[in-house]
Amino acid sequence: MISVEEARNIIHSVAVDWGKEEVELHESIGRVLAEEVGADRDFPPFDRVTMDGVAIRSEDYNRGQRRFECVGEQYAGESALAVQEANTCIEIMTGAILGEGVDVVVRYEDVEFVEEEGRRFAVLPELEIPAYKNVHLQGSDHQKGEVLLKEGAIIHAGTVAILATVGMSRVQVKALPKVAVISTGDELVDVNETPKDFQIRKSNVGMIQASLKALNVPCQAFHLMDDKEELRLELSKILRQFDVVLLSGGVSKGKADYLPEILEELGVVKHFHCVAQRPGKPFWFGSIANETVVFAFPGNPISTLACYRYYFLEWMQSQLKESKQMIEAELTEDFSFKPDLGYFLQVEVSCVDGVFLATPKPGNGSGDLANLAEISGFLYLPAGKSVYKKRERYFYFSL
Ligand SMILES: Nc1nc2c(c(=O)[nH]1)N[C@H]1C(S)=C(S)[C@@H](COP(=O)(O)OP(=O)(O)OC[C@H]3O[C@@H](n4cnc5c(N)ncnc54)[C@H](O)[C@@H]3O)O[C@H]1N2
Ligand code: MOO
Ligand SMILES: [Mg+2]
Repeated sequence: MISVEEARNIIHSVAVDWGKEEVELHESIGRVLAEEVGADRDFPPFDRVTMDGVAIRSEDYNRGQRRFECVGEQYAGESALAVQEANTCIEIMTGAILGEGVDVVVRYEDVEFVEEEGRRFAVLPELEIPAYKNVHLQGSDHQKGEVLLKEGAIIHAGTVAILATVGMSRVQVKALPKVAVISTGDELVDVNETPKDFQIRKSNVGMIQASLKALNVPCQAFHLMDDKEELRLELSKILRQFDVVLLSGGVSKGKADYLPEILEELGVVKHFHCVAQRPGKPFWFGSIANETVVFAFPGNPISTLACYRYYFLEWMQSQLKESKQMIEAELTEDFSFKPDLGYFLQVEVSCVDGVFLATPKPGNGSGDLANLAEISGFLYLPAGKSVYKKRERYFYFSL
């Protein structure tokens, strides 16, 4: 049986390209930019005033002038006022273009005003007034044409501000895979049905769908019975329509666990079946060329979730962008696990003094789904030891 690390490497060696698509700017958050974005103008595009106050010529001030006649007002959004006369000033607001002729702004807090014969004067104290004080000079951040965002950047709220500033109401992003999420099993009924004594409601598909929805990944849910004919017929259609097929259940040793056999029959090449891990040992993975990728997760809810999070999500994200930094968390207590298997420990993680602390919440096996209420994610404990000590750090995968 292969190790967790081998399984991960095999999965990550399957490279796919889902292409690009254009989306509305306000819907681009979380997506991966598929084009380089340059400055359409200088940044800032004009000499931008950064403090409300009065704009003067530093030349006048440095000659000893302290009293300036106010000859105008300049608000943000107005074209530049020209200041022609020496020893005059304009009142100017943050965000306005600096008037022509003036070169520094003195904050209102440092100015006294006097009125004489209907004329208004700004009286300034002794100050250090370097040229362009309180002015954000045109092009001082970036010049027109410079690259602001590289292809492959993840679009976050700040990136959206940059894209908006350069006038991009639509953005090219990496396309996401079309995903089919399929539960299998005769014992499963819909969420809004009342199960008989020997039935349960399906939870795996909703769990995965919700997670994919949060990531904007388009997905469609299906349910298939443990019936070879139905599986053959429906899966052959689904495999042609989707980029990724996520299955849960039907991959272990039971007499109704038909998936491994049927998937191979339908031309899905098996890359592995069973991984030295808990939970999720019977995990099956395969693909049709580099086009349709199939993750068949063991049906127990914690197994499905751990495999979905650790294998599928990590793989999907690595197809879209350069590898991201993995997060480590520190065990808050010793944890012992005897079998020589990789272990996805359910944990609740909190951040204390900048350190992620992981408290084990192992629950009662991979079918104890109510334990999910206690956890924030999985801590991956690699095989090869039986006691994982307090303060040791391991990779953490949040839900
Ligand atoms: N003889 C052996 N039996 C089992 C082994 C083994 O190695 N030898 N492995 C066990 C392990 S570990 C797991 S995990 C399960 C995996 O089983 P399957 O993938 O075949 O899944 P099922 O048999 O269909 O279901 C298992 C369990 O999970 C529940 N389930 C399934 N789908 C859903 C769903 N969508 N929502 C909620 N719950 C679901 C199902 O009712 C079963 O209780 O096999 C062990 N057996
Ligand atoms: O290892 Mo199985 O995944 O449920 O317990
Ligand atoms: Mg089974």
